[in-house]
Amino acid sequence: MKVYNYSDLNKQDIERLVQRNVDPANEIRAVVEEVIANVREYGDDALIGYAKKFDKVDLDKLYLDKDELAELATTLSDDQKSALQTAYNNIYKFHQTQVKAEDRVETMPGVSCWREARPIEKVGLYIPGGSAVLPSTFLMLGIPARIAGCHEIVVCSPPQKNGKVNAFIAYVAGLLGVERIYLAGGAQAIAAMAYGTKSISKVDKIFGPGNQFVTKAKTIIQSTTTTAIDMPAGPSEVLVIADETANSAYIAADLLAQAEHGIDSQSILVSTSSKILTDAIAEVELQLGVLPRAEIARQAIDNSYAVLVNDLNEAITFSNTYAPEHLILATEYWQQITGSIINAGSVFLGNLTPESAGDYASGTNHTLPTSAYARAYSGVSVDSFVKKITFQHITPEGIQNIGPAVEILAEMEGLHAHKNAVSVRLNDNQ
Ligand SMILES: NC(=O)c1ccc[n+]([C@@H]2O[C@H](COP(=O)([O-])OP(=O)(O)OC[C@H]3O[C@@H](n4cnc5c(N)ncnc54)[C@H](O)[C@@H]3O)[C@@H](O)[C@H]2O)c1
Ligand SMILES: N[C@H](CO)Cc1c[nH]c[nH+]1
Ligand SMILES: [Zn+2]
Repeated sequence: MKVYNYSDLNKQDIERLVQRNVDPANEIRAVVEEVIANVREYGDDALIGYAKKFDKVDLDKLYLDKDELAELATTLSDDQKSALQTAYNNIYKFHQTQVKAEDRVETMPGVSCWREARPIEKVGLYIPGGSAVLPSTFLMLGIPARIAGCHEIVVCSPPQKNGKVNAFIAYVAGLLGVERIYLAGGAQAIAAMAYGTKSISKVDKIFGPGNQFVTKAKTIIQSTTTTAIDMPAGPSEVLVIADETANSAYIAADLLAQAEHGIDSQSILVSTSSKILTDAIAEVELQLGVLPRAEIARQAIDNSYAVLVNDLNEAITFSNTYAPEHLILATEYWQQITGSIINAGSVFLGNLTPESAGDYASGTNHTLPTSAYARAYSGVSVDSFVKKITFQHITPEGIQNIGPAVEILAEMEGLHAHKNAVSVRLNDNQ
């Protein structure tokens, strides 16, 4: 892992360091555009072709129904069911708190305004299944969709080698009351949910993380169709801020936890202590030796780096520029710095809060903005699955109060029909 000294870095160096997942020659875009065009033209046939090409599976049918899912789910042990249930309960509990009616406000006597939430009717959930199958992502997307009350939930996940989804995904479908899973992965699944095919309904909004093909497809369909997306949620990232109170073995474990997601994951260490930094890098090498996914993690670690800073303020400044998906504050002094965090998807406080807890079961959502999008986007929540509609009501007293100002404002803009819509009411309600 390469080490930089923050004091030696100029603005351009930092800009270069925080850049990730760029597609300079538009290679990913070219592949994804072709996939999208084929799904638009050939629908289900294209999905079956891509399952063969990318997932190496011959599909005779594009989905698994309720009975097939229930049958697959019978193989789980009691411990596995109980762990999924714990995750379900905690995620549900945390997301349920996000449902709150908003206050009605009387902006002037007789003029009332308020907002009400309505579920997005048709949503599409993408559950990754390439390098690892992620039932936890199904919980993270399905629970807020259910709490919001979305009417139709379309679920796509890449087919596994046996032409099915794995048993854990099937079990989560039962927990969420999802009766069908479409066997489609990658950009083709995103295109199918954005345009619709014979089997798969077009949805209003697509949710879920994925690799660079999935993320690129989401950003393309967002600007070319009427289907919205949650956010660009691509390859996983973690940035660990550590001082002399941190534990180097814990830091290494956290860096590797994200590195094992994929070769394009990033695990960044920013430390005020050169001892902790050196020890943590040595620990990464030790722990890598016993990881089953060591090959993947090794490549991700080689694409990552560490930065030695002078103090925690410099560490936070770098982190805010990087805008990590996950930020771990590996310091006993975390309470002194949380207020300075401006850009991050989700934050893990102190030495005993591993990111894995949030990835699976603390209750917060793990579908989070990557690639610096945490500067502007939030992670998935119940809010992501609703629209907030504004309402206003004006009484006879209210029209007298607000009318004259609106008439003048309409005149200022030269929009006389606007002014008249108020004037006719003022005249009738003197
Ligand atoms: N940001 C988040 O919130 C978050 C959460 C969980 C996972 N993740 C990330 O999700 C990603 C999951 O990636 P994954 O690959 O394991 O699964 P995936 O389901 O995203 O992608 C698998 C699909 O990619 C397509 N594909 C593979 N190679 C291709 C190629 N050469 N050309 C075109 N399409 C191709 C295939 O159709 C395959 O079905 C990881 O990078 C992980 O870090 C992010
Ligand atoms: N770290 C991922 C989000 O970037 C979420 C996840 C799922 N399973 C394990 N981890
Ligand atoms: Zn993870």
